[in-house]
Formats: sequence, structure tokens, C-alpha cells
Amino acid sequence: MSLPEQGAIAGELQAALHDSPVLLALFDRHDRLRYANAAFCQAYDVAPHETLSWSELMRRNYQRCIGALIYTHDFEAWLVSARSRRGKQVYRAFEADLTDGRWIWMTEAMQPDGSMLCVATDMSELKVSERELRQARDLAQRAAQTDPLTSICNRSAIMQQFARLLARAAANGLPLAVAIIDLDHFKQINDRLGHPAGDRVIIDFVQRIQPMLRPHDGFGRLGGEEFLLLLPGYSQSEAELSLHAMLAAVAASRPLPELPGFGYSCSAGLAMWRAGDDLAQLYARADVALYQAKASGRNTLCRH
Ligand SMILES: Nc1nc2c(ncn2[C@@H]2O[C@H](COP(=O)(O)OP(=O)(O)OP(=O)(O)O)[C@@H](O)[C@H]2O)c(=O)[nH]1
Repeated sequence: MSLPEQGAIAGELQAALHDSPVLLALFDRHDRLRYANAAFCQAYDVAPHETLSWSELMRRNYQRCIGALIYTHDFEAWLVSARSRRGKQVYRAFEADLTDGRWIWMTEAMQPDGSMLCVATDMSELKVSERELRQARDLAQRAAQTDPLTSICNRSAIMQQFARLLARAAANGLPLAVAIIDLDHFKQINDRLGHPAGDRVIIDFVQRIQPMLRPHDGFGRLGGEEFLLLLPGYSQSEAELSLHAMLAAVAASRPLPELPGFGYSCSAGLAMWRAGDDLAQLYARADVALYQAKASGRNTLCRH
């Protein structure tokens, strides 16, 4: 095929995609909207050439009750949970309701440059029973991957993500920073203030860290007051800078309005992937670094 023919077909394809009833959108590696076709703009009430981030788009639509139906009374908690899943797999498909009554089947395909192609088709015609079955399966799948207290990944989900990122680092040689973060003297917090207040501190910790993450970072609760952070692509100094900022944000937090003077801190152990490392070796180094951070007085970062 000659170049002019190819150019003509590309033009026709572009026009067809733009006017297609299928919803199409492309988000860049910072999760900012780069392109949306007419159907997507109509469904999500996006003006032509608007370049909102996905979080901004969802927040705006939630406030105005347009776009995707979001079943929550606490949008920020919903956003933390949704962002902890978004962009973490090469390909993901799920069902969503639109506020105009339509049901869509949304697919998200990650591109090699970190951007995400979203394609959604209208499936309102499908029988309700089939839909209920699929919804039940989706909910069960999500529950199996989610920590119920904080709504971020649970141990099993974050360890799966760890294995995927490690395989990618081994395949392409790009850096991978791994940090274990543990809240300091958490037993004392529980003993002094009670378990429910301890729970609120754990939730506050997640809410401090989550906004500081990039879309493709991994963050999950390993158990208790221990968390795993996966920072692909970061050099050691970038990871250290980022972790120092997180430790500072946590130390500055005052999570209990009834005790305005109460603050808390956390310690972090950082390890960088080295060629030949398996998951257990890399994890063990981060764990040793965490131990050193605790031994050297807490509220600090150590690397091993
Ligand atoms: N509130 C609350 N507490 C929890 C939860 N999971 C674990 N814990 C408590 O977390 C505490 C962890 O205590 P330790 O492992 O001794 O650690 P620590 O007191 O933070 O001490 P360092 O890590 O050495 O700074 C225990 O008292 C657990 O009962 C939870 O979901 N909610």
C-alpha cells in the first residue's frame, strides 16, 4: 500500500473512531486525558480539548452526578481505592454504570510508554441476570484483592504486583525501588488511645501516602501496621527523596481531631533491585533496612 493510501486510511480511521458509539479515551503516563472521542466526551461531560487528570474528572463528575455512577458516600476514600487498582495491570476489563442509565464494559490497556487506552462499549442490552452474576464476581474479585480497613491492595495483591514489577525490571533492566514502611510504636498508640483510634491512624497513613504516588507505583498493606511500596523506574536518590517526603508528610499529620496535639511517625527500609535478585532476596534487604531504621531511632529511612 502506498504512503498516500495509508495516510487516507489513517484519516478515515481517525474520523470513524471519533464518531464511533464506542467510548474511547487516552490518558498519558501521568493519568491526564490526552484524547477523548465524541461518545466519551458526551458520557463523561468532557469539553473538547479538556486535559483533566483522571482523578479530577472523577471528582468533578461525582460532584455533579454525571459520567460513571460512583457508589460511595466518601469520594476521597473511593478514589484512594480506585487509584490503587488503576493502571496496575497491562490489561483490565470491568463493568460500570453511567448516570444516564447505560451500562458499559470498560477496558483499560496500558501502553509501553505508561499511557492508558480506555475503550468502553454499551452493554445495556444484556440481560439483568447476567449482569448481576458478573457484578457479584467482580465484587468478589475486588474483595479478594483489597484490604478492608484501608481499601488499598492487601498482602496477596501487592505481592503479585511485586512479582510482576520484578519480572519487568529483570526483563528491561530498569530500576525498581522497594520499600517496607512500618508505623512506629503502634502498639503504644493502640494501648493509649484504643484500637478504633489505631485504625484511624492506619487509615490516615494511607491517605497521606496515596496522593504522593505516581499512577504506576504499587502500595499495599502487608498486615498490621506494615506496608509495601513499589517504585518502578526510580533511581535510589529519587526513591530516597520521595520516601523522605512521605515520612515528613506522615510526621506532620494530626489524624485525630479530638487530640489535636497527637502525631505519629513511620520508619522505612529501602532496597534497590539488583540484577539476579529474586523476590525473596530483594524483600529481605528491604526488611533488614527497616530493622536498621527502627534500631536507629525510628521516623527515618535506611537503605540496604
Ligand atoms: N488498631 C489496629 N491495630 C493493629 C492492627 N493490626 C495490628 N495492630 C497492632 O499493631 C501493633 C504492632 O505492634 P508491634 O509489632 O509491637 O510494633 P510497634 O509497637 O509499632 O513497634 P515498632 O514497630 O518497633 O515501632 C500490635 O499491637 C497489633 O495489635 C489493626 O488493623 N488495627
